[in-house]
Amino acid sequence: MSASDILQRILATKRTEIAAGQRERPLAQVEREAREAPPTRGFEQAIRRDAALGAAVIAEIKRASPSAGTIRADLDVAAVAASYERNGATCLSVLTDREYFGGSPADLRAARDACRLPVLRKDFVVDPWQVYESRAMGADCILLIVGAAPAHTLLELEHLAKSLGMDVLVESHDGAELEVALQLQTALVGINNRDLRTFTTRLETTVELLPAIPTGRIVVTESGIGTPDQVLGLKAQGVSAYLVGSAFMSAPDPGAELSKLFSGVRKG
Ligand SMILES: O=C(O)c1ccccc1NCC(=O)[C@H](O)[C@H](O)COP(=O)(O)O
Repeated sequence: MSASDILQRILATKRTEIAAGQRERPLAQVEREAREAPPTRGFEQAIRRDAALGAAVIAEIKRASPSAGTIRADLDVAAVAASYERNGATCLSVLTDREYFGGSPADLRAARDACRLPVLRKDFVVDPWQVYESRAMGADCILLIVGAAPAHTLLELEHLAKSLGMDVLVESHDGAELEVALQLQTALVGINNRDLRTFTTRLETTVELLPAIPTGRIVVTESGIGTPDQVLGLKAQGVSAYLVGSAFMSAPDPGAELSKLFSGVRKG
């Protein structure tokens, strides 16, 4: 799949999915389901705690991605979630997009039911209906991608997510997007190292943007992290929160891979 227009293609698909979802479950229904969902588990709080101990790890569950194709066809979501928890994950990130990542809301529910970790719904959230839907499926945090929606929409979605008890991870890819990200209240500021035009990852993207992020925000470096040396290098630059997917999901034992990658930067 060509990388040049991937985000626009995904967003076009989302608009169709949202319209279909709204026909099936009108806003009033999904809002009621969101308010009846089990309480959230404190995503940001868990990140703060583990970052202070050396490294907060958001361990991702996904079958495929546009850049990698199929990563793990025979995925046992519950087993991986439980293994991540045993091996010290701080939180989970679960892809719920079906078309491009092979995920589903059922994956999020299965992962959350299999452990006690807070769970990020990793999807392309651009509409209030999806925020209610996220909480209804059990999400503790949603991802808001700066390139996916205008600032005023991101602020509205953040406000709604917070009102439902969820945390927000806001994601940017460059300095201009970071300026928009910092208009949000959330402390969780993701820097995605993957260039969506070329699919290449540069960990320097995180390092270059670090000085522009005010104290009090927590930088989450995302994408392309795959070796203990890379983790040590980012840690030395002051990064304490990491979102890792492919390196874990493509390993024979994802939980063991987490342990291997992060043992050098964790206390105790
Ligand atoms: O990964 C992709 O190909 C991709 C394409 C278009 C939009 C988003 C995409 N990835 C989502 C992510 O941000 C990653 O799943 C996440 O950061 C983990 O990255 P990695 O550890 O490199 O799998």
